[in-house]
Amino acid sequence: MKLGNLLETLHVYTATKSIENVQVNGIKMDSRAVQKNDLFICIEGFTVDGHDFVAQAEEKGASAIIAQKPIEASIPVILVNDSTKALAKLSNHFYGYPTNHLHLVGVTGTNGKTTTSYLIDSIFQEAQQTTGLIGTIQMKIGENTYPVKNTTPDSLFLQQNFSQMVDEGVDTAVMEVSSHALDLGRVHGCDFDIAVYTNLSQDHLDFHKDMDDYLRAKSLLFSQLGNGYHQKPKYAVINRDDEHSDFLIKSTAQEVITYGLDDRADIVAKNLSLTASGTSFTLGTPKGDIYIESPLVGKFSVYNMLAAASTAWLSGISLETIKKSLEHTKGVRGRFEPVLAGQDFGVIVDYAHTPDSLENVLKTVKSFVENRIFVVVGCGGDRDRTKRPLMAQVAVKYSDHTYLTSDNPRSEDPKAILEDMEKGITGEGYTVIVDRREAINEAVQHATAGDVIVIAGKGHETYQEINGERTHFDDVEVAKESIQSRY
Ligand SMILES: CC(=O)N[C@H]1[C@@H](OP(=O)(O)OP(=O)(O)OC[C@H]2O[C@@H](n3ccc(=O)[nH]c3=O)[C@H](O)[C@@H]2O)O[C@H](CO)[C@@H](O)[C@@H]1O[C@H](C)C(=O)N[C@@H](C)C(=O)N[C@H](CCC(=O)O)C(=O)O
Ligand SMILES: Nc1ncnc2c1ncn2[C@@H]1O[C@H](COP(=O)(O)OP(=O)(O)OP(=O)(O)O)[C@@H](O)[C@H]1O
Ligand SMILES: N[C@H](CCC[C@H](N)C(=O)O)C(=O)O
Ligand SMILES: [Mg+2]
Repeated sequence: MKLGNLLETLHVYTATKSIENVQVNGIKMDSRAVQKNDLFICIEGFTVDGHDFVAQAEEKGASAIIAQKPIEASIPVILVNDSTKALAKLSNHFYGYPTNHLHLVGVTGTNGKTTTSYLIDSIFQEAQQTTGLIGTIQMKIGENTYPVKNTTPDSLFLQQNFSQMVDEGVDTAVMEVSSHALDLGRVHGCDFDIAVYTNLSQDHLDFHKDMDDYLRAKSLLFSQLGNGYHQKPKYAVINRDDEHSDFLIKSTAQEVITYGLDDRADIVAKNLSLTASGTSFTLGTPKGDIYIESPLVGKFSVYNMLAAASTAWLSGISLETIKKSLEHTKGVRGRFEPVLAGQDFGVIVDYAHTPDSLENVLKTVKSFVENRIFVVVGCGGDRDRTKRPLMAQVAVKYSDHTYLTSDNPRSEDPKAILEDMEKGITGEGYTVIVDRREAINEAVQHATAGDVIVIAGKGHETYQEINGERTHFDDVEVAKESIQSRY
């Protein structure tokens, strides 16, 4: 593509040199990845400033640079007001506006995004569609999976991969939309057809100023939905039982469909029954009801199923197909995942890493446990410090014994994180064991018939990051080894 054609999508810019006949073979935001005739876009990051890598981009053969402040270069430099916005616009234009050709579903909220996205993906697959998915665990395009660095990657990655999805015949793409992504413009230009809200509770207060700022970031998915009116309808799917639902309903110009546990909502779960082996309820919609028996455990899972069912229903998928998918789901890796190694007590690995998710999971276990509850939990380093005492408090409140241990301490001192956690606890009922393997082992050695051990915080993760270094660590694997050492 010619640079001149690509720049048609921007209205305000100045070029330091003639751009006539400048060729753009690709777009890069990382100088290390630049190849001949790529356009390099300088982004001011949290760690370094992309404007400092122009020389490397040039050396590697970039044909032009997009910058938001003056820089020296022998190739054309296009000065824009905001290079992050330019990245989103140019990527979209370069890849031919791929989300216009996909049925795109975005899921936001503090907890339940990954689970809900997987449920949505499964229902669309059950409806014989080819699907794409982008989220915390991985990216999927049809049958293939790819690793991702962020829950919601940057706009260049997104547009490039949406384009790949279009090429591979994907009908529906579902993605998690984090508050970071909304705040940092990673989803600018994504033409969502359905925006889903799960819930809001404390997390990420290292990044967002306060809870109001966090809610404002989440609301961007709804205020940006549609960006005007389209022939094809756009919908916001909102949890009616969440205290912020009114705010989010008012944030969008599009039609809102609510879900919840009572008649205030449009899509409801009636006659709910929760057991240790699953849930059953009647899914009520404005166009009829259907009875569902799912292996997913806990009231929070019903909310995730309602969000997924509402999305599918709005997309024209039959209630029978929705039922079939929800009844056959295997659940999601690291979300309330049972560890089965022949033991006579329960072990559950779960990704709860916020006070609210931990409370939901522990309340659920408490409702069916026959004997005691043990919790193994830690908190991540370089992340919201204020959630540490709250998570410890929740763990001790719902358990018979808590093992406070390390999650991913990252650059922080593991002991200092545990001290922060301990500040939330008055009294006893817990032990501090810095080494996660030892903590899991301790819990396993103490468990007897009918007990349940909840190993929280790391879910699907297959690494532990200590002192900035990642080593292999998998809670399920470690728990199995501990159990096997007992028998
Ligand atoms: C705080 C934050 O969001 N950081 C994101 C940000 O990194 P950064 O600002 O540090 O980037 P940087 O290293 O300063 O680089 C700036 C620019 O210089 C470029 N560069 C850099 C080095 C070089 O040699 N040459 C070069 O050109 C980089 O490619 C980049 O364009 O931009 C990167 C590229 O898009 C992201 O991968 C990175 O996410 C990091 C890994 C991260 O941990 N983010 C977390 C906080 C996050 O975003 N989490 C949310 C949700 C979590 C949840 O829901 O619970 C998520 O969506 O993942
Ligand atoms: N609807 C829900 N409400 C509250 N807690 C939930 C809900 N769904 C799942 N959880 C809990 O939150 C944990 C994380 O779930 P999930 O990975 O689906 O959320 P997420 O929003 O994608 O999280 P992240 O922001 O880390 O990507 C689960 O392991 C479970 O403990
Ligand atoms: N997406 C979340 C995941 C936290 C998972 C937990 N294991 C941790 O490392 O803190 C975050 O980056 O804050
Ligand atoms: Mg997630």
